[in-house]
Amino acid sequence: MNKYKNYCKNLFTISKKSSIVSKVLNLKTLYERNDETMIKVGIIGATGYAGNELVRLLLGHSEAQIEWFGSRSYIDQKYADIYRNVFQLVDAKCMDDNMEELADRVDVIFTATPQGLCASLVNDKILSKVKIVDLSADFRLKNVDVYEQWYKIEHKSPQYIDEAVYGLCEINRNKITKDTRIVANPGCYTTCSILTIYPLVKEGIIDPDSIIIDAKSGTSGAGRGAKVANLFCEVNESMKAYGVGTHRHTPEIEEQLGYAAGKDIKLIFTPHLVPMNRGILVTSYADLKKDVTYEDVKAAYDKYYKDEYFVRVLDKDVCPETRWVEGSNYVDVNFKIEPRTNRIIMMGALDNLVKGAAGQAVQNMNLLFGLPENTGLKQVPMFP
Ligand SMILES: NC(=O)C1=CN([C@@H]2O[C@H](COP(=O)(O)OP(=O)(O)OC[C@H]3O[C@@H](n4cnc5c(N)ncnc54)[C@H](OP(=O)(O)O)[C@@H]3O)[C@@H](O)[C@H]2O)C=CC1
Ligand SMILES: CC(=O)N[C@@H](CCC(=O)OP(=O)(O)O)C(=O)O
Repeated sequence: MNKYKNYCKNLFTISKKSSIVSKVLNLKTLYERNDETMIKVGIIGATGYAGNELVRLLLGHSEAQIEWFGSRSYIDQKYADIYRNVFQLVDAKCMDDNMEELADRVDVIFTATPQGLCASLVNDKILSKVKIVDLSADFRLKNVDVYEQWYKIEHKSPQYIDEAVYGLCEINRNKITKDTRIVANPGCYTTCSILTIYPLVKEGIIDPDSIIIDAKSGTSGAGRGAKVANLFCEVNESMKAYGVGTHRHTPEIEEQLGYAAGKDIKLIFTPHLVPMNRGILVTSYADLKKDVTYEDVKAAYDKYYKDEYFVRVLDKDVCPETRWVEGSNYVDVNFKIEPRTNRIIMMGALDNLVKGAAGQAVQNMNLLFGLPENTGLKQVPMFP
């Protein structure tokens, strides 16, 4: 971490010349902090896309330092040789994904690994020492049968499902406390879909059983692992639906919107792969249950999101676009009433690797450790 500290020190020197930079990055605090007071972080799966995004965000976090860059395939290789975006910022080598050893060395473990891995590693001893923020789906669904049916794998730790908190901070923040041991970080499509639709279900404005979600994702959503379907020529200049009628995010969205509706619901969710690196765009449709005006619906969104730092309800008739949230933890949402069909169109956009994965995971870590929720997450979206 010495290079990282030098990096911070250099940034601090630069920042003295600019009070604005200093204020935004809070570098003075960063430089002066004693290591013992920092949150020590381990990342299992640091070499994946979500893992690398965690590294990027945590390097700019004033209260956390990464102790463990976990990997399966790159053990003993320098992390910065794999991801050169952190060249000269990270000196560390990748380490074996050993959760038992890691639990003795850190305060929080992020598991940015394939479905099933976190559930296969976690145990009572580990949970007595460390908090887990799992970016996979292992602890998102409360019914283990539903998990096994949609994921087609056996759940190895069903005993922890009940206590895991679904970490959609804007809705569940009161449940994410210093006593929480496992946070199930929501998925990218699900975060965008739920936040886009939630206020209108909660307020009884739409019929929740009529919801149809049409979602698009950039290819980083599929991870870094080599797959023919994700090769440049397979993805570029083309778009396709996939997982039609069978996508594993369907029950996750149904469960969470079902809590908002106060009953079980069924909906249609169709994801699409589009030729861009990052971004989720959700366009969803539902039947209106009552006569509403623009102002009524806007008031419903404002009721839930007016004070939310990361949810931006756009101005009338402005449609969310992935480019305006890229690299940030923001979710942009908006809606349009369609009086001819008595339906409403609800739209949302986020960056799948930030609010859809690593950013939300850091937001959850902030809540677990009693920090302001936006600590380390104030990045302005980048454009172009
Ligand atoms: N990509 C995205 O937009 C989002 C991803 N997620 C979730 O985050 C998790 C990671 O996704 P993503 O980063 O895209 O995936 P990647 O395929 O890019 O990365 C997977 C990571 O897991 C490690 N890994 C794979 N298999 C094993 C294993 N058997 N044991 C230990 N480590 C293993 C890999 O290590 P190595 O490379 O060293 O082999 C790699 O670091 C998934 O659960 C995904 O569903 C959630 C929201 C959005
Ligand atoms: C484009 C693409 O393949 N996206 C992935 C979803 C992203 C992801 O990793 O899933 P979670 O958000 O549940 O963790 C998929 O469809 O399975």
